[in-house]
Amino acid sequence: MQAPTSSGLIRQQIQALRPVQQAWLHGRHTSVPKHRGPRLGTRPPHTPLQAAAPTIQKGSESSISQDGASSDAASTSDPLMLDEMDTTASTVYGIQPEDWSHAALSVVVVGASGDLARKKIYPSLFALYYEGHLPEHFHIYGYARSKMSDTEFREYISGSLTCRLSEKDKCGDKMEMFLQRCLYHAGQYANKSDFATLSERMAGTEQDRQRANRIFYLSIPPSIFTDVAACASEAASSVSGWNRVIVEKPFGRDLASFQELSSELSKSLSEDQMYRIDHYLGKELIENLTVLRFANLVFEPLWSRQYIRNVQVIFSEDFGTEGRGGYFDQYGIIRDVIQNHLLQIVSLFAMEAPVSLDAEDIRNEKVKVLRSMRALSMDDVVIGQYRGRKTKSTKLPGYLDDKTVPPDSLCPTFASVALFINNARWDGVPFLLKAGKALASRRAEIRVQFRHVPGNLFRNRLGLDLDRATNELVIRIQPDEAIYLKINNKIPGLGLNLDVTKLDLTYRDRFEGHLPDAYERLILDVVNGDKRLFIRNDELDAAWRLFTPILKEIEEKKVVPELYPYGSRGPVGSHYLAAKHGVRWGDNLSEES
Ligand SMILES: NC(=O)C1=CN([C@@H]2O[C@H](COP(=O)(O)OP(=O)(O)OC[C@H]3O[C@@H](n4cnc5c(N)ncnc54)[C@H](OP(=O)(O)O)[C@@H]3O)[C@@H](O)[C@H]2O)C=CC1
Ligand SMILES: O=C1O[C@H](COP(=O)(O)O)[C@@H](O)[C@H](O)[C@H]1O
Repeated sequence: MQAPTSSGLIRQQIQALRPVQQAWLHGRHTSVPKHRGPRLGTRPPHTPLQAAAPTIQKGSESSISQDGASSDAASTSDPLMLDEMDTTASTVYGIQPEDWSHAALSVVVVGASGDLARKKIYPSLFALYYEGHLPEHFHIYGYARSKMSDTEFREYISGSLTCRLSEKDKCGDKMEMFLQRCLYHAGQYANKSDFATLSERMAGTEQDRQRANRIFYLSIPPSIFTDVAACASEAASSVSGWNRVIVEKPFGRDLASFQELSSELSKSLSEDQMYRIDHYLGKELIENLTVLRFANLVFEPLWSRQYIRNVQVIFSEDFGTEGRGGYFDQYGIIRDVIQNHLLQIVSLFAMEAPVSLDAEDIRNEKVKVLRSMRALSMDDVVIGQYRGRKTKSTKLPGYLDDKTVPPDSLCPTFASVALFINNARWDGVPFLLKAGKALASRRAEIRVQFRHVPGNLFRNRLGLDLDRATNELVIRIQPDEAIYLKINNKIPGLGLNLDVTKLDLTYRDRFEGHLPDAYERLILDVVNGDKRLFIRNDELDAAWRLFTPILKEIEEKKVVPELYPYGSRGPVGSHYLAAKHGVRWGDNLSEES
């Protein structure tokens, strides 16, 4: 037999590789990481709620059907491109579908009469039900102190449900079917026997299933988290399936209160069962951050101090604390938004590539970023508070005009913070975070400003404002989700004139269909046991260690916030803070930014 030539060998090797490449290209690869977690088993006495099952399922329509609806996905949902993509995500994240044919799911909304439940939880559960993402044997139990019958509860919920896409099929019928699965149980938050009767009622709707899986959503003030966790664990936990508990923020007010809360909760719940929610992690563009970085060759090599001048994470709302002043005044904007939502974004943005997409691997990398942050001092922070303003047509109230706020409150409704990550990748790069209420616009975005082009051939054509001519990547989280890259481009035509323009991926132009609400995504993740987008205890520990000293200093020294008018761009001090680090806020560069 003739010896193969070296080029022939290479050809053979390339041919052998082709099926593998094809499989990757067409998403047929199967070597996906397995979700880790304890196995199902019966709950031994004196242990926390039963451990979470190692099963994750996302949009596996073949095993999920709804009352009166076909289990065939094609007949239950419109062929929306975004929904289809969501379904395939289960393969990417290495998810083993749970067999729901013999299992029931009960979701207990504790604090069922509250604002969050009504605004977010019921609409999200309905959307998941509508789209066919919930198991066939599924019920919602509202639990709170308020007295309500099942019928009154259904009326209460129905006021908050909408058919997001009016042309969708049979929304009214589906809503009715959904409401029939909603039941209400009145009880006290620290009363085990009330939880025991709730459990008996749940057993009634779960009865013919081999496994009863239960989710407890703690949509209540944090002061009663531990009572509820203890009662649910001891008196209402399922012994034939898993029990998972969603804990809402705030997770404490500072390091000490967080540690106390955490230690109290751990007496009733294992880490595995706890799903600490930060709804910003459920937003489409935040989930996409890891994809953008690690699935594109063009970004990751630039993702460091070598090319990035600064990173800005900006949150602004064009309304004040109206209605939530009582809560807000206890916390302030740093605890309400920066210490959690914005810091979580920074940790995802700045982390090293995780070993896999497994939740623990991702969170291991995030926590390293948080623990590498330089300690904050008052020089790194500017705080503000909005004041009232009269316009031609109306009078916009100041923070202190809110009747639920103490008249002399120094609570910051605005803050900007300069963070530094002391590691090899980010040394010296300012991460500027800004959050405020009652500002000029509602937006949340990440802005990545790149360095100047060294020895730029076109510097004479760029005008005096060289900063304006540096590349900027903008990830607009909301509203109008988009990713765009500002580049310098020749203005078409004769001559050589440059201008800044955008490579623009605006979602509404590029993708069909609707984007799921963050709560929808996160509740579904809990059903599926997927913890990637939930916060681990050590992340919170690191976050509180970072912010507690300055929060204390602000309160103890009674630092007076700089006033800014309702509807403005915030206090001037915020610009000085940025300027000190050689930065201009990207959202202020121009209206078209
Ligand atoms: N609302 C929102 O937009 C957001 C809320 N969150 C968090 O979600 C959780 C729930 O928020 P939200 O729905 O606004 O809260 P609410 O103040 O509306 O409280 C929820 C329910 O808890 C019960 N409750 C209220 N105060 C007390 C109290 N002092 N002692 C015992 N029970 C009480 C009430 O039910 P009843 O009297 O019937 O028992 C109430 O309906 C909180 O932890 C909050 O921080 C997080 C992000 C956004
Ligand atoms: O957690 C919170 O978030 C909201 C903003 O959430 P969004 O999804 O509407 O952007 C904020 O208004 C609230 O103060 C805070 O507690």
